[in-house]
Amino acid sequence: MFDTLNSEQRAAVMAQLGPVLVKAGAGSGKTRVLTYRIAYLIDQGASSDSIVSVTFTNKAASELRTRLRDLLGKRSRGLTAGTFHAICGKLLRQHINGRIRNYTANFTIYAGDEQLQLVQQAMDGYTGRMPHDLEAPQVLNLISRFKSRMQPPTLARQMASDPVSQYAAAIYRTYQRQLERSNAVDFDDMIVLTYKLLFEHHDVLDEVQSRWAHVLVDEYQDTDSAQYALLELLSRPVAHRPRSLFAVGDAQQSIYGFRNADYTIINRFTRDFPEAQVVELLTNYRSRQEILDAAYAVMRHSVAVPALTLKAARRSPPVPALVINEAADDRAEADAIAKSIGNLLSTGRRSKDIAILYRSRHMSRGLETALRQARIPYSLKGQAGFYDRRVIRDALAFLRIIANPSDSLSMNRIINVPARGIGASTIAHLTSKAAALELPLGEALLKREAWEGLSDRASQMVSDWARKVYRWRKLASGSYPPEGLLQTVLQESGYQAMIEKDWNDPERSDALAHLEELRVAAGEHTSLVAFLQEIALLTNVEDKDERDAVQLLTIHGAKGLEWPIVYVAGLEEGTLPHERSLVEAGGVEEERRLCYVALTRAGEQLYLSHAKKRQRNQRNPSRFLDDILVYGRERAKAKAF
Ligand SMILES: Nc1ncnc2c1ncn2[C@@H]1O[C@H](COP(=O)(O)OP(=O)(O)OP(=O)(O)O)[C@@H](O)[C@H]1O
Ligand SMILES: [Mg+2]
Repeated sequence: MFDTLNSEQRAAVMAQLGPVLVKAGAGSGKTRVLTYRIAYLIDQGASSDSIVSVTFTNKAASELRTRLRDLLGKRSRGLTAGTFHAICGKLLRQHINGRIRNYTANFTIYAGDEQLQLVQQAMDGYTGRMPHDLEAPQVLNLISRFKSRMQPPTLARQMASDPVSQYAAAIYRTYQRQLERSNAVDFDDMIVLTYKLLFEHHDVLDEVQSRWAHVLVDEYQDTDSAQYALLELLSRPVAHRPRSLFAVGDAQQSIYGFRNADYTIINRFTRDFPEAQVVELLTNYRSRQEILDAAYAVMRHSVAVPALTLKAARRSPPVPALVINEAADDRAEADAIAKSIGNLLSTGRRSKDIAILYRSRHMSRGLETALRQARIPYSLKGQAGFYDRRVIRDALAFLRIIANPSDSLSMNRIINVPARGIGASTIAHLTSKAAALELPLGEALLKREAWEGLSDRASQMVSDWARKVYRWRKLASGSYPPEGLLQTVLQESGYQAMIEKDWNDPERSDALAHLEELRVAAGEHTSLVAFLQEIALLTNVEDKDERDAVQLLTIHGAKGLEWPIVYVAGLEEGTLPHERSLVEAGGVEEERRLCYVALTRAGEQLYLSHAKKRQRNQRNPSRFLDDILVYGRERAKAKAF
């Protein structure tokens, strides 16, 4: 079984028990080495339930489980392979009862909005002086940073030296107390509390350590301090057994700095475990040389992380490795990509061998439309399609109640979004009145009879809302274009303002980009009904078969995966590198590594595309594209000499 490994890979797989670090560039077989290491341990007599392997994304975890099943068949039963959060969640539910404060096994996990609400409450209740201009999402980021460094509120408070950190530490204390009262944890807590559980309860630690004799971690470069502490604890030597920790990673692919991961963690491994065996892999089995050269061309300008050179093991097939395309705008780009994929499919390529990668999630919209028009099956795995996202569904609900007054579901969805004082009891009242009048909610609420029996305040709120809806419907019945209507509705409903308020949170600023993208889509239609109809068709793609479909993913989601043919869309300044990164310390460096990740997903062919206009903004080609072109010319010249 181990004959298919090269000598460095074999050295890593068969290394003596102890800490082992494999550091190597993309496609050099790190994940493969990790799976073979597991097979080797089992071969040497380890039982499968003594092995735990950790990855970062759900997708990577399921990929790892598949590889293990392929390699080991039945013997893979009993192995634990999952994300940090999945593994910690399981441990906590088993052991938290009565051990950590008042937590019980049925604790809830708070994420996103729920966290923001708690932070906001804590901020509202704060009586001291508050630093200027700080909003809940920023404060939450600071809290998350404390947690990723394993600082409890008291320590965070002691270490805080400036007013902002002092304030954040105070909010952190209240936020944490509120979580505990609600028997709830956030994602950071899952790691921190698991650590605490094991560190403070030796019975649990003993049990877990005696079960999991071997700990393996993939994508090690994206580990944060808390996760590292947990790995260190889990893998501690027991009795006569040395520390069995096996880590594989590539500093060039560290792309979770924004979540407090720190690639220097790779150096910490050999510092903390001086007895560690370190293996480097130099051969790449995924990509042909031209693709590796392009990836190197981008990484050689990296300041923080030195570029590694890799040699391709595979020979280049007689098709061009790199195709670069310039499109007039994002729509033309999507059409060009769909057309190019259509050509590939007509020559017999399978659609599952093709992936399209992009920097930001909203960019899938244009691509989805173009693929659908070209009748190319596609799938957005692990990610809701553009039209399934919450902001988009909200925005569409506004349009639907205008186009179709009978659409009660849509009316219910946004009647109180953003909050406009039409609460649940008012809605119940209106609904029963509507039933009595034999009218749909969206029509009944325009009638005075429906307001009878409401408090003055409530009927005021309803009449304000009804007046708006009426006005919008009037606009729509004229020849007002869908795009203008969308704009008006988002403004007048207060929805745009609600989203803008939170612009500095990365998730929320995604929401703004989504709304902008929806406006672009609306601009492609002259009638509201036609626009809504097209979307309905798009969201009802019967072809949900993922086995043979072009894969659409963000670059973050593509880490660790590979396809023979990869399209990277939007290689533009402001797109990749993302405009946010241009003003952040180390921002562009992280984008560079992200670009490296994108390029190294491809085996045979890489299509790089940029548009001169995106969401109606002028865009210049990405500096990374320049890096590739310049390096290509240098090499060509060198050859000519
Ligand atoms: N010795 C080998 N012989 C043949 N194929 C190999 C060998 N080693 C790795 N491969 C193949 O090369 C490809 C890349 O391997 P793998 O995904 O393990 O690399 P990786 O270092 O984990 O990449 P990434 O950094 O992108 O996560 C896979 O298709 C794998 O099966
Ligand atoms: Mg890998």
